[in-house]
Amino acid sequence: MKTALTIAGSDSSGGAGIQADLKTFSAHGVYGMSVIVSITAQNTQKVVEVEDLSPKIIGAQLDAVFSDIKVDAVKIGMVSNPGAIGVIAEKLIQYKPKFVVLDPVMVSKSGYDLLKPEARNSLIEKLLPLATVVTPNLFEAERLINKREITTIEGMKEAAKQIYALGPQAVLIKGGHLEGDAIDVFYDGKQFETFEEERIETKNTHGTGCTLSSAIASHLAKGETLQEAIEGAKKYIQGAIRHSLAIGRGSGPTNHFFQWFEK
Ligand SMILES: Nc1ncnc2c1ncn2[C@@H]1O[C@H](COP(=O)(O)OP(=O)(O)OP(=O)(O)O)[C@@H](O)[C@H]1O
Ligand SMILES: Cc1ncc(CO)c(N)n1
Repeated sequence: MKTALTIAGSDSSGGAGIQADLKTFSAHGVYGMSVIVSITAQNTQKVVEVEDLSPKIIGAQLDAVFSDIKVDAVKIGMVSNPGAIGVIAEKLIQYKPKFVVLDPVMVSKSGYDLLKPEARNSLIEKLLPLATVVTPNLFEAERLINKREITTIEGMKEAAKQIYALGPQAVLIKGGHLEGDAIDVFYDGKQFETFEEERIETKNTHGTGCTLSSAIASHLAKGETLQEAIEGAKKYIQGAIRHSLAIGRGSGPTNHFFQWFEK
């Protein structure tokens, strides 16, 4: 069985973060593992509190996994602070996993800062160059390159080029927050590609970004090319949103196991 490791934050409500990642790996038939960076007390309405784990225990989790198990792909989500980012970068340089999908999580849908503002530069300097692909949403793309208001596909393409120049092997800017269809723009230094699905009208989109990036990691773990992996992941998130769950009073989670209910 292929394996994937998520390095991210825990979401107590189960729809985003580590929990979404492990569900996504399982839904793809990939064996999931987790390194917890931070614990959030969170539900579908808000993030109540966040407690970061120490760089020491983050490093120890990474050593425990990599010293024993072959990791076919890594997904990075909420990394929270410069100390955490430092040890994650150091261990990835040491263990050299083949694929690293970096979701540069910054702010929750409910508006809470999941990446401390002072950690933005560490993320750019230390993690972006290690990424096989980085998957910012529009807001995160703007923050990575200090650009204001990306509102068009052309704007997304320009931003993808600028983010590519920061060192990742490829960039996928997610257009989930634009009007109209859900169009994501890919750039790998050679060519642009767009991945498009029809927009689904629902408020239940908690954890869509986490789910997409761990689906990409799952497909990469199984040996697909990056473009194939993104295509497969985009179809998966579409299904998971189409069957999303009205759980909780706020923005409910996607349905990671929608394929079980589709027949
Ligand atoms: N209503 C929707 N209908 C269809 N696809 C959507 C919808 N909303 C988002 N998507 C798709 O879901 C994926 C995640 O995009 P989104 O922009 O929501 O990520 P995000 O903001 O990082 O999510 P998160 O809240 O988890 O951080 C993208 O492929 C996007 O195009
Ligand atoms: C722990 C965690 N990671 C990522 C997200 C994405 O917004 C979230 N809400 N919570």
